[in-house]
Amino acid sequence: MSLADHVTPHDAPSDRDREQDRLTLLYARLDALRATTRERLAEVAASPGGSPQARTERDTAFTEYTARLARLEAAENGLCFGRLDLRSGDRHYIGRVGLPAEEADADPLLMDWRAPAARAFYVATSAAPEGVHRRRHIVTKGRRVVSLDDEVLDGAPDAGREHLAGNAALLAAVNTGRTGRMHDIVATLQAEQDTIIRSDQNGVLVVQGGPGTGKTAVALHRAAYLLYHSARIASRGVLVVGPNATFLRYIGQVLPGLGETSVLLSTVGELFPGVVADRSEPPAAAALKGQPVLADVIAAAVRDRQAPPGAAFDVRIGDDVVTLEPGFWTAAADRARATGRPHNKARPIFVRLVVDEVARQLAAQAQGLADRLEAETAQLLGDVDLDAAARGDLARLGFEESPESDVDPYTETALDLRAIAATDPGVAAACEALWPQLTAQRLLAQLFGDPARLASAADGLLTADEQALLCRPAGIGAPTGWTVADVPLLDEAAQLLGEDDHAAKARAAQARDAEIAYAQGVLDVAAGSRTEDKEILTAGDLIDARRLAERSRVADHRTVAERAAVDRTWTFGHVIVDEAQELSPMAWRLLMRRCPTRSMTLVGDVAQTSSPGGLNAWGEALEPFVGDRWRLTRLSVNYRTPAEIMAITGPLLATLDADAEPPSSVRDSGVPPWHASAALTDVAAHVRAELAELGERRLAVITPDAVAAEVAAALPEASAGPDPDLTARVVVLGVGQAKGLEFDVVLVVDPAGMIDASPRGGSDLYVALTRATQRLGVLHPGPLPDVLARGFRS
Ligand SMILES: Nc1ncnc2c1ncn2[C@@H]1O[C@H](COP(=O)(O)OP(=O)(O)OP(=O)(O)O)[C@@H](O)[C@H]1O
Repeated sequence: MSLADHVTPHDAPSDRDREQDRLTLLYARLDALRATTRERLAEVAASPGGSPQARTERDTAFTEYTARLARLEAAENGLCFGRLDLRSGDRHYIGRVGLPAEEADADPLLMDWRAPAARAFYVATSAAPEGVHRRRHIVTKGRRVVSLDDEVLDGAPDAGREHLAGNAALLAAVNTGRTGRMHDIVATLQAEQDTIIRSDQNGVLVVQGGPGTGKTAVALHRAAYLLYHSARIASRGVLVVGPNATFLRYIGQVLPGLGETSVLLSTVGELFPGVVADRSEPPAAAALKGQPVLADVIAAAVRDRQAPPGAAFDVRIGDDVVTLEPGFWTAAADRARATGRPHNKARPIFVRLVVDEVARQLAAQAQGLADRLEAETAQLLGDVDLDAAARGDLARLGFEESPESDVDPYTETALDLRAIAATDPGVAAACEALWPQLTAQRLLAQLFGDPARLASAADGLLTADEQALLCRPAGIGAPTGWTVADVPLLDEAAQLLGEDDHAAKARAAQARDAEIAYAQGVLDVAAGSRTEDKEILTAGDLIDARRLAERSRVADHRTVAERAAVDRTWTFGHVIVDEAQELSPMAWRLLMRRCPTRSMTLVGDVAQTSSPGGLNAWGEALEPFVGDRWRLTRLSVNYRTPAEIMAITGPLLATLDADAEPPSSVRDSGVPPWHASAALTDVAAHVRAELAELGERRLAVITPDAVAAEVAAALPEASAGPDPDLTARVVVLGVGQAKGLEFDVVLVVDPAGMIDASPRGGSDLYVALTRATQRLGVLHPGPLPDVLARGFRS
């Protein structure tokens, strides 16, 4: 179906001409606003800033103008896509951004799709017209109007489809050939989707929906909506978590296309800055690492590093040895832990207690020595009064007796001894051995690399077999690096360890002092060049060194997303999780830490769960964090998969979730799915036959993960591998990579192999079968699995 098919009788040339005039006006206004914003941005960038307050204002203005310009630039394609004629006689044009009129008190020329008054464009129906007389979809190409599609809502409802807004525009959108990149759907959002997008930002909102119901699209539009409406969310940014890097690339242009830059797209594996989780591991190990008991194991592992009971330790200071008994270490560790601080931040308390104790023992040793010497001397000299003798000697030499010192020699000695102990390498080594400064990486590497440490931390928590799954003994040839399932564990550890930022703060203060000293040097040079003419002012007359240093400091113009990406402790204004059913309990713990306000949108489909640690029910994941305080919404219409394809998945879906309601497809394609018996070596021939019929459309071959490379090897024209180019005409994917993606034509290879490959193999097959927007073929080396054979017969 081409766009021309949607020109309705209302699309008379004169009507279109009028809309073209309006569109030309809107683009002129857009160009003018862009020019003004660019000028303002240049002015702000060039302004010196001055006082700290002026500098903050300059940085805020810079961020503001940059964001505004991004929005205006992004609005180029599809600037205006709709018009609402209200029964009141008012008329609104709806578009990707709001465009104010030139006159301050005039109505806006274009209303942002997120504005409250634009809502009727998406939700008004004949049954509930919301004051709308006519809804017009304006289809454009570049800056040209291509066609108009009108619905008159106070007429008779269109039987059966009255709930779908802008039928023709919607069908044109869902039938369009796919490009390998997801596009926004602002022009054709449907009422059930719009309601979710606009729903309250507070609390956890779960969006459950079958394949192709627009969960991803809705989640991304909700991010854009919340950023538009909430300054709090805009200032902290939105985190969007997706299942893999291929998927993130697929959705990557939707939010920039909507003009939003305060969004960080990430997989869970990328959420620990500095760690690249590129190691693979057996599914059983990954599943175990996802279990909440690992949080207890890690907590025990941290505690094991805090002066383990029974430790007696000799601290060597120069020639002296101080023995610290087990009781002391236990008491010191208890006192440090009682502060409630994380390990590295409690460490200074522990160290201070050790230093005090060492100094006390040294003082006691010195005192003991002095007492012993005095006693021995007294024994040698009998009753001689040494003090009186000394006073007599001094008087004979002509010295006056000195007054009594008011310094307590004992305290002075103790302070000296403290200083000695605090800087002594032996004391430092003892503290490092019994309460080491730890990074998350070091803690976990030592835990998993040492069976004895693991056995101690996992005592009573994990079986010996489970411990063996986690163990990765160190040594030559041993695996190094981190897996995706390690990342939530690293985060858990980092949380318990904390970061002792004393050193970093001291370095920052030093750097600040150095900047001020440098600025003072600059001012001194300026003062040195002062002429005899006292009327001529130099820099030093106008500004002091501190202000000059502050002025010279380079402004941080990174976006919220850029700052959040490198900061593990960043907390986001809102978190969106796509394919949320895949996350393990440990991954949920990590995400909850990133969002203490619990303003979250979780979208997914429990029937599509394929990860071994993934979800069976939403409550299971959320209960530990929010109890039953979460809202569930559902999406019910499948915009991707034609009815003919969904029909064959019915029996399979029933085996995955007996209660699942299959989503109803928004359209038929007229092409029934087919299946053929074919060895892996025959796949290439089938692909070429399909390509001959395809025209410009895109095809994906989806296989069990284990055979993707073999199938790809026979198709040199296909893009494949860990990082496939989704815009290529043919792509070969293992089923694990196909989650969330879609293609015009899909060939599913070896469905029985997919089912058998993992305990969640049925879900994997369901994902593979529901990726096509037009045509589906199934190639099976052996017999067709019964659950699919029944689907084809239905
Ligand atoms: N209102 C709409 N107008 C036009 N296209 C739509 C609309 N809603 C969804 N779509 C399209 O339907 C397709 C499926 O959407 P999306 O990928 O968001 O679904 P999903 O529920 O996340 O699917 P899955 O769970 O199978 O990955 C996309 O191409 C999307 O653009």
